[in-house]
Amino acid sequence: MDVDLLIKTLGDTLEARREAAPESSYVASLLNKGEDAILKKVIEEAGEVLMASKDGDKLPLVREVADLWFHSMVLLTWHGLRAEDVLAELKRREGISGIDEKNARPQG
Ligand SMILES: N=c1c2ncn([C@@H]3O[C@H](COP(=O)(O)OP(=O)(O)OP(=O)(O)O)[C@@H](O)[C@H]3O)c2ncn1[C@@H]1O[C@H](COP(=O)(O)O)[C@@H](O)[C@H]1O
Repeated sequence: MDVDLLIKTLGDTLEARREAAPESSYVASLLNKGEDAILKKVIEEAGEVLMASKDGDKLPLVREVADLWFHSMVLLTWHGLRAEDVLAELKRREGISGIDEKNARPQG
């Protein structure tokens, strides 16, 4: 599965969990708990990334970054956004040297 399809498939799964019963899955339960619970997981995973980085072991670092990306995707889903929105923003920044927030962003 290529990266685009993986992102789309996971995004579709996360979106479907918005309608699922909280007891039926981890993501449904987290979305049901709400924004603060999701933000708590994002911060927790960011802390675990920090510790894995300082430990210097590459595999644990990759796993913690995966947890952070995953929980960030859950946060986006809670807001009705998708990972594709973030990818579009990164794509937009490509080629922008010395990003100037005021002038680089599309208005409106
Ligand atoms: N990619 C993931 C994924 N990454 C991490 N996690 C879960 O995130 C949770 C929190 O991770 P932690 O390291 O904090 O573990 P923990 O301390 O045991 O968890 P908590 O007690 O804090 O909840 C764990 O239960 C992991 O299983 C994930 N759960 C689900 N997915 C994907 O999301 C999809 C939907 O998942 P479900 O809603 O569970 O069906 C699945 O198809 C998976 O591909």
